[in-house]
Amino acid sequence: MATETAQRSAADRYKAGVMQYKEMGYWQPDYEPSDTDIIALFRISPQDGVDAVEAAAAVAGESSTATWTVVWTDRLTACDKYRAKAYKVEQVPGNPEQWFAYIAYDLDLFEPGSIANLTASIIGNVFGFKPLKALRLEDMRLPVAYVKTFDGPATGIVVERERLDKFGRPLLGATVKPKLGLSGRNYGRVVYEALKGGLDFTKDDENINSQPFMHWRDRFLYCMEAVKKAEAASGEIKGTYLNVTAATMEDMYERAEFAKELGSTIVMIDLVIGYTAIQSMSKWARRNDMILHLHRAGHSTYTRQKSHGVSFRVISKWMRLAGVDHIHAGTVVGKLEGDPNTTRGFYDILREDFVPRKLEHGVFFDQPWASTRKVMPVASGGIHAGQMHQLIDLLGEDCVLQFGGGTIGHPMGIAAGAVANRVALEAMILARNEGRDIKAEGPEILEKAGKFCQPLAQALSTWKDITFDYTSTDAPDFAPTATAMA
Ligand SMILES: O=C(COP(=O)(O)O)[C@H](O)[C@H](O)COP(=O)(O)O
Ligand SMILES: [Mg+2]
Repeated sequence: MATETAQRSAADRYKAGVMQYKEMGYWQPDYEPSDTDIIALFRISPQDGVDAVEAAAAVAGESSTATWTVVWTDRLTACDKYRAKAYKVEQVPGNPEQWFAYIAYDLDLFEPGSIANLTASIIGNVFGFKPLKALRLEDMRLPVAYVKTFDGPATGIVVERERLDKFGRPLLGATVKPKLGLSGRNYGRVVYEALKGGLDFTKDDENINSQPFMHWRDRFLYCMEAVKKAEAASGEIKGTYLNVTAATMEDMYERAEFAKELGSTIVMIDLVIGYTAIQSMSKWARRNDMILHLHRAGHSTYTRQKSHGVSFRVISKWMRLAGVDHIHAGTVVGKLEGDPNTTRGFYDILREDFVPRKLEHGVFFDQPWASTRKVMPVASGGIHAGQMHQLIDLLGEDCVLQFGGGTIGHPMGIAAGAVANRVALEAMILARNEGRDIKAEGPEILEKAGKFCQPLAQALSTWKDITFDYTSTDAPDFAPTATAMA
C-alpha cells in the first residue's frame, strides 16, 4: 500500500485551496516521538475508498492545528511544532477495515493539569469526521512532564487503608437496593444492617441524588447515624459513599460539606458530572481529607464498542490524573461487560506506579505514573459470595468488592448477606495466605466455611448457578508488526 506522500514545500503548501492532510505535514513516518510528547493511539475505520494514512493524518490534523483548507495564519505560529504528527499506521490484525494510527502531540498544545483541555483536542471534533466510519481512542501515552501537572488522587490506596485501618484484604461494600424509592429512614436501616453484618462500606447508587421520595439531607442524616452506630457495634471504621452528584457545583459543594460535617470519611460522584466537576471535587477532597469515590455512570455509552468511542483504559488514565480515589473498573465475572485481560489492563493502570506495554491486556504504551497516588478499583455489578475465589484471583487485594443484590438479596436478610460476604472473604484470604491454590480449590474452601456459617451456606445455595457468561465486546487485539506502515 502506498503510504508516502511527501509533505509539500513551504512555498507550495500555502497555495490557496484544499490539499490532503498528509501533504500538509500531518503524516510524518520518520518522526520519532520525544519523551515529552503525548501520544494517542486511535483505531480508525476509514470510509470505503479512503486511504488509511490520509485518515490518520486527518485525525492528527483535526485534533491539533488543522482545518479543511490551508490557512495563512499557520505562518504566524511555530506550526511545525504545533502540528500533531501521525507517525505510524498498522492494520488491526484480522480486520482489513480497521487501522491503528499512532499520533504524537507536542506538550505545548495542552494546558497543564486540565482534562477538559486535553479532551477538547483529542476527542473534540474528530469523532464526527465524515471520511471515517468510526473512530476509537484505544490508549494514550502520558509523559511524566504532563502527569506531573496534575495532583492526582487526594488520598490513594495507601492512605485510604491507613485511615480505615484495614490491610491485607479487599474492602467489602454494597450498593443499597432498590436503587430508587426508599425513604431516608428505611435507607439508613439498610446501611446499618449491611455495615453491622461485616461490610466496610455501603454506597448510594448512581442515580440516588435528591428525589422527592428522599431528599439528600434525610439520606445523609440517616446514613451517618447508621455508620456511627455500626462503628460502635463493630469496633471497626465504616463508611458510606454519600453521592453528592447534583445539578451545579454549588449544590455539590454544599452536599459534600454537610457529609463532612456529619463525620463521613468518603463522598461519591458520578462520571456524568463531567471532567471539570470531577477535578473540582478532587481538589475539594484534598482540602478536606475525604476519600472520593467515582461511579463510572454513563461510560458504556462510549467505551463498550470496539470500533467507536473511547476505551475505558483511557478513561482510567484520565481519572487517575483528575484525582479520584475509587473508580468502578469491572468485575469480569459479574453482570456487566468485562473481558478478563482488558479488565486486568484497567486495574494495572489504576494501581501500578509503572505500567509496561502489554498488548495482551490491551496496554499499548509504557506508562510511568511518577508517584501519582494509586486509585482503588471497585468491582461491582452482579457479584456474589460464591465468586469470592475468582474475584480475588482476578483482581487481587487492593480493590473494593461490592455486592448490592449479593448482600441485600440474601434470603436471611441484609446483615446475613453481609456476614456471608465477610466470612467468604476472610476464609479465602486465609487460604491464600496459607499458600493454597484458591482458583482451583475455591468452591471447596467456601463450602467448608459454610459449614460453620449458615448465612454463607445460604448465599452459596441461593446464587450457586448464577453466572453471566456472554461474549465480551471489548477483548484486546494483538498488534502486528509485519503490516506496520512505518
Ligand atoms: O448498582 C450497581 C451494582 O449493583 P449489584 O451489585 O446489585 O449488581 C452498580 O451501579 C454497577 O456495579 C455499576 O457498574 P460498573 O461497576 O461496571 O461501573
Ligand atoms: Mg448502580
